Amino acid sequence: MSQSDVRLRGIQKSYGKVHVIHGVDLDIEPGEFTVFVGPSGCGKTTLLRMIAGLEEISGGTLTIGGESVNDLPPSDRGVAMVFQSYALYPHKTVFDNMAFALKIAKVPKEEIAKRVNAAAEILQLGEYLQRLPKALSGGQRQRVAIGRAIVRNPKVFLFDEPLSNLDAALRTKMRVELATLHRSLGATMIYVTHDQVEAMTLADKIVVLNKGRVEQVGRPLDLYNKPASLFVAGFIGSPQMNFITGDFAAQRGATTVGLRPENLRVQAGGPLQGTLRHSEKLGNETFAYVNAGAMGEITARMEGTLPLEPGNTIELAFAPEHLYRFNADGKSI
Ligand SMILES: Nc1ncnc2c1ncn2[C@@H]1O[C@H](COP(=O)(O)OP(=O)(O)OP(=O)(O)O)[C@@H](O)[C@H]1O
Repeated sequence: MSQSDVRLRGIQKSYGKVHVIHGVDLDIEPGEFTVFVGPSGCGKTTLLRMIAGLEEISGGTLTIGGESVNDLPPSDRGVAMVFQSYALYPHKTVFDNMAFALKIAKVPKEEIAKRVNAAAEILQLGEYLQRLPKALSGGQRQRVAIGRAIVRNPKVFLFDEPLSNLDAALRTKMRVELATLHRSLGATMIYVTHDQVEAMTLADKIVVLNKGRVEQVGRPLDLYNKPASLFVAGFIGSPQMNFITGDFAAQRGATTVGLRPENLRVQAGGPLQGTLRHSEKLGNETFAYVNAGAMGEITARMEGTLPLEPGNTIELAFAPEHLYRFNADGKSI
C-alpha cells in the first residue's frame, strides 16, 4: 500500500462572500491516521472535500505526496473517499461495486479480480460478492464502500463520518475493524467524525477545528491531558469538562477552572458542595448531576454506585493536579 503525506498551506474556502475556512496549515505524515473534529458547521467536511477535490480550493496550496493537486480533478489525486451514505450502486453486485472504478480505469480483468478478492478477504465479504447491496446489513454495506476504496490502492483514504448510520454495537465493531485495517494497510487516512470515542481511539493525530480555523493539533491523549484552550478542553472528553468561574476560579489564579467529571470524588468536607439533582446508574459507573449553587451545574463520574438520592447534599473533592486553569482569553495557564 502506498503512503503519501498531505500538506495544507493557507487553505481557504469561500462561498461567494461567506468565508468558511480561514487559512488552514496542516501536515499529515505518510501512514498517519488523522481525525478532524469540531462542532457542527466548523468546516470538517468542507476541508475533507477540498482534499478529495470535490470542492474547489479558494486559496492556499494542497500537496499530496509532494505534488500540488489544487488543479487536479478528484480522479487524478490518488485519493479514495468513503461516504456516510455508502453511495453504493444499487443494481450492481458487491463484486461489481468494488470493481467499477477499476473497470473505468481499464485495469485488466485478472488484475481486477485479484484486487477485489483480496479486499473482500480483508473485509470478510467473500461470501457476499454476488449479492446486491439491498441484501446486505448496514455494516456489510459500509464494508463494501471501504472495499471500493481499498481496491483502488489510493495514496490517501478519506472518510466522512463512515460509521454514523450504524447502531451502537456495530459502530464499536467497525471502529475496531477500521483500526485493524489501518494497521494492516499502513495507509494515510483522514477521517471526519462527531464521535469522541472514534476520534480518541482511531487517531494518531486529532485536528480540532473551530469556525474554520485549526484550534489545536495533537495526539489524542495530549489533547485530553494538555488542552491549549477552553474550547479544546470542552470539546475533548465525554462527559464534558466542568467549567467554574467566579471566586472559586479567582482563588486559583484563573478566570475559569476546569475539572473533568472522572477526576471528582465524593468526600465529606470537599471544596465543591451542592445538591444531587439526578444520578444515572450504569452498574459499573454512576454519573452524578450536581447543582452547586453559584458554581453552576457540575457533573461527576464515579466508579460503581453512589449511595445518595436526589435532593441529598453532596460534597466533592479533586486532586490539585487535575485542575485546569484558563485566563480571560480562554487560553490554558
Ligand atoms: N454550498 C455552501 N454555501 C454556503 N455555505 C456553505 C456551503 N456548504 C457549506 N457551507 C457552510 O460552511 C460551513 C462549514 O460546513 P461543513 O459542512 O464543512 O461543516 P462540518 O464541520 O462538516 O459540520 P457538520 O458536523 O454539521 O457536518 C458551515 O457554516 C456551512 O453552513
